[in-house]
Amino acid sequence: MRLLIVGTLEGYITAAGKIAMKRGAKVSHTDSIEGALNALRAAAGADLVMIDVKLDIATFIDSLKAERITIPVVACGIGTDAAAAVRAIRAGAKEYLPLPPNAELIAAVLEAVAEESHSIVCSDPAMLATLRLAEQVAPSDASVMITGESGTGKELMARFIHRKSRRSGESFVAVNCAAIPENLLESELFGHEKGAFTGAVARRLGKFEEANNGTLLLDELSEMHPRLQAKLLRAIQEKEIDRIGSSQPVKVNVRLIATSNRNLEAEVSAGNFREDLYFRLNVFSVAIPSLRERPADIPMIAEHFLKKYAEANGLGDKRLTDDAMLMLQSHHWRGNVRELENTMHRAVLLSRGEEVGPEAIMLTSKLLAPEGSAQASIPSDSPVANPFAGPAGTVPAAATPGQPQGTGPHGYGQTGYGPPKGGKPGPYGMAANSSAAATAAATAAANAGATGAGLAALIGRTVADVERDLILETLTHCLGNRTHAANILGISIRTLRNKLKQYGDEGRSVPTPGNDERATA
Ligand SMILES: Nc1ncnc2c1ncn2[C@@H]1O[C@H](COP(=O)(O)OP(=O)(O)OP(=O)(O)O)[C@@H](O)[C@H]1O
Repeated sequence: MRLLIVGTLEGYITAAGKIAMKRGAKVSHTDSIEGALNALRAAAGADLVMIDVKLDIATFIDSLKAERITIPVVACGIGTDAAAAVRAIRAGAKEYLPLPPNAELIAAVLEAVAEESHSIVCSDPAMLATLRLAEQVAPSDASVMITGESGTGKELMARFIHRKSRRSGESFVAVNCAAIPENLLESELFGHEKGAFTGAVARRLGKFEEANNGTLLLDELSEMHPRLQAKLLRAIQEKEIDRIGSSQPVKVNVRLIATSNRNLEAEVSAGNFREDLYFRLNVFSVAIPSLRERPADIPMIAEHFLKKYAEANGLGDKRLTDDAMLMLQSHHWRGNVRELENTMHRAVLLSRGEEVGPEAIMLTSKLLAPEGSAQASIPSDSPVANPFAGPAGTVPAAATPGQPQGTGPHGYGQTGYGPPKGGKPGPYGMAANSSAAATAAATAAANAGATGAGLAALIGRTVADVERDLILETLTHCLGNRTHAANILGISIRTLRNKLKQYGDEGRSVPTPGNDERATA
């Protein structure tokens, strides 16, 4: 959680900042509205703005809207000045916090913002039962293993467990074991001393120390090299870590959550994963059902992303037609929630008016169709036809799928799970109406016919072969930019990196990362 304080807060900046920092927030400060806008423009990053009520909040919020920066704003002023509070709320502030700052109030606001950006939207009994189990497990310090297919919400679930735990006031730190090369992962996890290796110009603390007293998520743990598995096991058993280049162990108190989309038991049997580490981490296991196994979640999640991306793109209210909803419900969601999220993002950008109909629903299978297929019917000025087009086709960075920036003004007070505030399961039965069924069937038939010729050319090739060509071609098309390529392919950046690593290991030539990604690729 990153908090940006704007103004002097009547001299209470230090007190407010300290309270927020104690709750795990990273706090930055600027005196003026222009300073705040500059910081947000420069992607300095913030999840919440706390602004002095004496500043021109209306101008600030108007500027945010004009520049499509979506971030909740909370006003602060001395005492319970009702007139100032009303002015601030009318100007668009989410809340009014009286000064001097009250620790509980600030904590509640921070918690609400954190929940809002990582809330689990669901109504299906299968997912509700999983959440109940996670909530039961959360208060203990036991390690948790979260399993589920790619994009089912494993990281969201880890954050949920942290929020519901006794450590919720402390840091939640996530490390993606698959995205970091093995030689860097050790230093990322355990830190290093100055001079420990070439390039270690200063001491750096690792994620274990960063998460001290809090929760450490080891995402995609199955990808960890056996040598590091041994070091991790020692850290868990001894509750201490050794920074690289140091002979002084450091005590750490960390609750571990691990995720894997591979079958770890099978990895243990195959000798790829240490059995002792598996049992250490798998004290509790939470298995997230795939979207296919919880169809009742589809309408609610679809509406959630529709609202989110309409807001993020400043496009006003949008509403899914029954036909469009039926189409979503009939689709086989291979890419799970992430695929549904990307589909809704595209739908928001493609739809012209308030209604989002079937013509705006570009399912991934359709997007991957070869030339001459239904894909060719996408208007040439549409953002999907050319995702990197100029202003009209620009997908703002703030709204990149999988990397939401800001939290969108949904209002506080949303619970960790269950319907979002004001949300309700949509009235979209499979037998909604015959015209909807006919539209969906016609669309499916059109797609099948249109892609027939292209598909014939693929016969005789293996799925892995075609997949590799598709991935490498898309990456070349995106000038090596992993983020754009993953978005177009409808897969996570992590999955893309794993695939690219595999192709590299097989001796294939893999396009180098785009300029903006070199640091992280
Ligand atoms: N129930 C849900 N409600 C709202 N958003 C969700 C839900 N489940 C998943 N998402 C969204 O889907 C995307 C994927 O979620 P997440 O990263 O938690 O999945 P994952 O299983 O960890 O993915 P991977 O297997 O790639 O690591 C995120 O943008 C997340 O916010």
